[in-house]
Amino acid sequence: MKLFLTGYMGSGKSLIGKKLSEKLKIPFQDLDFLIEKEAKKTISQIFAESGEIYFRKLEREILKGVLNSEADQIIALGGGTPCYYDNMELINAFTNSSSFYLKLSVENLTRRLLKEKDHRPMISHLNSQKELDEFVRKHLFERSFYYNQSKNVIDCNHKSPEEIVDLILQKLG
Ligand SMILES: Nc1ncnc2c1ncn2[C@@H]1O[C@H](COP(=O)(O)OP(=O)(O)OP(=O)(O)O)[C@@H](O)[C@H]1O
Ligand SMILES: O=C(O)C1=C[C@@H](O)[C@@H](O)[C@H](O)C1
Ligand SMILES: [Mg+2]
Repeated sequence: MKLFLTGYMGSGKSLIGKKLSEKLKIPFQDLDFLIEKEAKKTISQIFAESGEIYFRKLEREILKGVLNSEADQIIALGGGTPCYYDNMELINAFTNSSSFYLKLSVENLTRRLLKEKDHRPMISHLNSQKELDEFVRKHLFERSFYYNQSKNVIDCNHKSPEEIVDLILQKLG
């Protein structure tokens, strides 16, 4: 059994994944953490030293490694993972699995991201709320096509982490 969490940067994949893991007693993996462990560098360092194309290739290799393991896992994907190569097809083709898109409005995402954008290289150069808002609006529009291929969509607006975990548990039945 593998449960994949998808969604934009700041949507709560890492936080919700950890909480869901505690509830279900299924080990948690964060793809971003696995990438950093493999590269022995932070994601910001990988982007700065090797560029985004290299990062996306590495991200795909680490995803394939996760998909090749038989272990039960809850996996927080990177914000961009579903949007490159045929990653989302690979994710959805995995048997005995489900995927959850943690959906948030642009307004709620930017409010969160403004406070913690520095370790997120895709947005670290955006300095004002207005710049961030413009970027996220367009980027989320482009990416929604991929996120919406998740098997479940969870509306995370104005919900506590506990409420979101409960919604996921309800979907799992
Ligand atoms: N439901 C929620 N209510 C309030 N704050 C939340 C909620 N979910 C997540 N957060 C907070 O929002 C921030 C972003 O969450 P998190 O790091 O889990 O996002 P992410 O989807 O893993 O982002 P990334 O794709 O960049 O890794 C964190 O500070 C987290 O504590
Ligand atoms: O949305 C994205 O493209 C990213 C999200 C993060 O999870 C990291 O995977 C990285 O910062 C890129
Ligand atoms: Mg995360």
